[in-house]
Amino acid sequence: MEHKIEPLIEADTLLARVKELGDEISTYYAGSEHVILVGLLRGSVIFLADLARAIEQPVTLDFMTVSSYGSGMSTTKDVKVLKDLDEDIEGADVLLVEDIVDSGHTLSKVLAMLALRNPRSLKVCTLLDKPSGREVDVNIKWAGFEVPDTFVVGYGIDYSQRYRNLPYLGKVIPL
Ligand SMILES: O=P(O)(O)OC[C@H]1O[C@H](OP(=O)(O)OP(=O)(O)O)[C@H](O)[C@@H]1O
Ligand code: HPA
Repeated sequence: MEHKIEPLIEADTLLARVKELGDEISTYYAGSEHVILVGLLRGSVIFLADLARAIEQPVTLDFMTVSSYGSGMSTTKDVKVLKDLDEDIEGADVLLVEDIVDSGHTLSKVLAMLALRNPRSLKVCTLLDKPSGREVDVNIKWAGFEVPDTFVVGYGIDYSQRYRNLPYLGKVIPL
């Protein structure tokens, strides 16, 4: 599809908000023995890399690959696990780090799956929340920004695997 990208959130604004989230998360988990940041590949990688460095206490990192969007702009609702976590999360404080919560299908499936493994706690931090897209309810503890009903890209987030390395957040405008 022919399209162009228009800026939505500047790089500096993203980084300042990530720093704030890091401070809040550090306070919340003060005293925890084991915090695991679980990133959903591939979209969360850039956000997680910045967020992890904004958190004060030691954390471990683990990753999972699930996919629902294929190469298009609409969810299939069929969330497949393509790569599971490497570590056992039993007894740990798990923070699931997402780039965007749109329909909520990805997150709700992943949360249900991880809850069965008996973590001590299981919370969600997403950079972006798109409430207009929501089809299933999900409990989000920290959200960086609310975004409007538009397809967004950049800072890890793709359209057909493109634009992940934009340092800012943009929106896809069909031409
Ligand atoms: O709330 P939802 O409607 O389920 O959408 C959110 C999910 O969609 C995207 O993943 P995608 O399947 O495109 O994989 P990616 O992380 O590799 O970009 C995004 O990274 C979220 O994980
Ligand atoms: O707005 C979006 N952009 C990119 N990927 C997505 N996955 C769900 N919503 C989006």
